[in-house]
Amino acid sequence: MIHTRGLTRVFKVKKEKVEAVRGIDLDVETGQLVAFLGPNGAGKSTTLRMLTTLLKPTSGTAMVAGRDVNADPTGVRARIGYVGQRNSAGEDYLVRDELITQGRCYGLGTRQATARAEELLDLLDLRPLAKRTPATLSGGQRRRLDIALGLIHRPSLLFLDEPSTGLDPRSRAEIWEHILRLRETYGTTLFLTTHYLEEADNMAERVVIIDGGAIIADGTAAQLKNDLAGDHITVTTGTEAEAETAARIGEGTAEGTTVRLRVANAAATLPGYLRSLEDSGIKVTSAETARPTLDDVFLALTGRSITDDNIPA
Ligand SMILES: Nc1ncnc2c1ncn2[C@@H]1O[C@H](COP(=O)(O)OP(=O)(O)OP(=O)(O)O)[C@@H](O)[C@H]1O
Repeated sequence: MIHTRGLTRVFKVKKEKVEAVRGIDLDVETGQLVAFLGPNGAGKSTTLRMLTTLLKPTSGTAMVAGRDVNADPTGVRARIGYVGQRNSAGEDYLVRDELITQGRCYGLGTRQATARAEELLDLLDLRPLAKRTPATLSGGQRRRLDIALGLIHRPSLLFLDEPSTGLDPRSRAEIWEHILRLRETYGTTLFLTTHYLEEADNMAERVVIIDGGAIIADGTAAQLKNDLAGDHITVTTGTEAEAETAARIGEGTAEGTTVRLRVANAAATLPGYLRSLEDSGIKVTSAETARPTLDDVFLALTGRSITDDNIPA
């Protein structure tokens, strides 16, 4: 569904070159749900804009929904949907009319556009709002309308740029419910960017991490966490001196009386580690294990937290 080779975009700012995307090779198969993650300025939007034909690549190739973004951008656009960060509905039409009008813009006949609008009103739970104008909708309702608009021409591939950003937790959960329902109903391939690592972790079957314009990790969240981050053990000791010895024994780090270790399997490692500490006369006051997060993956790869310079909480 998406196949890129050496996809590159360089911006010229005055006399300087900004290499926003550096030779990306990416293959996304039909029906996949891919989360595209990276810190601010990593190159997510630039990649998305090239894949959706909004921006020309400097070099490299991209086949999207079976069409070449360079040779046939119109063909790509007819086959994909794009839900950007800004609202795509005007303010004046009623929700149902906006759907029908945009369907007509894609070349659907009135009857087809109306039938499709009715279908999407149900799929995105917009029916109770059909006679309202977009200006009167809440953030979450508006985002649902944007997704419906992105689907009006039955694209087989939908790009979503930060679909849940700026929404309260309940609306975020609702948007995800709809995204998953959409996939179940139509088998749509979904490629989305998000700042919310836990959403990518829980919802996407594949996570692609970009940093400095290059893909640095690609796999299921579980694979990435197992292969790159490992589990954590945190132990608290009675004194700082004990913590330092405990850190040495476990090849971890000590901070005050807290000792942190990174291990492949915390549940299996912890009992033996605690025994070694006891044998060395170290008093442990608490011990806990934790599974890694996608941020731990990013940290392991780059030495930085993905959220260091990111916005939302
Ligand atoms: N039109 C432009 N002119 C010059 N530089 C640009 C332009 N668009 C993007 N860049 C630069 O390219 C790099 C990648 O930007 P991009 O917007 O793709 O990142 P991003 O991962 O989407 O970040 P964010 O999460 O903040 O949206 C950044 O260094 C950015 O400053």
